[in-house]
Amino acid sequence: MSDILEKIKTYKLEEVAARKAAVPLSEVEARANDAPPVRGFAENLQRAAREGYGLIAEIKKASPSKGLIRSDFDPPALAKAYEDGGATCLSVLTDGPSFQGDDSYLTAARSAVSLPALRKDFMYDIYQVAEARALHADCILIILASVSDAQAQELEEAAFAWGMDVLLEVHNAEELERASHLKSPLMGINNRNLKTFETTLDTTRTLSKQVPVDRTIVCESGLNTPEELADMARYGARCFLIGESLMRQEDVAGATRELLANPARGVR
Ligand SMILES: O=C(O)c1ccccc1NCC(=O)[C@H](O)[C@H](O)COP(=O)(O)O
Repeated sequence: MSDILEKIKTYKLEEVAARKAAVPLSEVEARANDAPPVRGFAENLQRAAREGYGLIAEIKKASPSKGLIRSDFDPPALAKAYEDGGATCLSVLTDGPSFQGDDSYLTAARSAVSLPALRKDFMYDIYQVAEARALHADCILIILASVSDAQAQELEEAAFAWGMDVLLEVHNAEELERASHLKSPLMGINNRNLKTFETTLDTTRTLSKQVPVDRTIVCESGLNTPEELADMARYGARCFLIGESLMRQEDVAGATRELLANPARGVR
């Protein structure tokens, strides 16, 4: 596991233990049962990718690699801008220490739009999965680099039991092989090397060839231009998770619209 994932895992397990002590699982489950119905995250992405591109647009204030990305940070307004620009789904960082995220950003952003939303956080415990639904999430992230196979299966089953979708995230061939034993159709290939923080689209170029044909590739991180999206489409990726390059725009809706304007034809 990379240093950053080790560091995040250490504080996240402490955070989860503190949350469990403060709010019992039964109470989180009661809140999750009262949450509005799930919006189909995977279904929306797959539909959008048939016509053009599926875009998971990320609400991301800061990151370990870049520090503060956007100071003028209003999650509901950003969610609306993404929706106006044609995004398919939202991703909202809820991790505080590394991303300056907050649970409330997820609920507020999702309630401002009709898009499904991913709780973007580092998941280790089914308590966090119930929490995600209680915060109105429609999808959770499982990072194969930071969990065992048994943990990944447990988290995936818990998400499905709540009616949520799961975005599996891999960085290399070994993680991709492990992820292909799970059930989720959404296979995220993260272009960011978590040891160096460098991004290279070569990661998607290489790993896309090994993704089973019944899975939907989601190309994640380091994407900036329509040309890059068209390049990735040639490798079978028609769904994208994009944060920083859109968060740095003054006109977020316009930039999102421009990125999605002329989708290339794909190979899958
Ligand atoms: O963004 C980081 O610096 C980072 C560092 C350590 C772990 C995860 C990290 N990012 C999470 C993500 O997956 C990205 O936020 C997401 O793919 C969007 O990437 P980008 O478009 O490059 O902001």
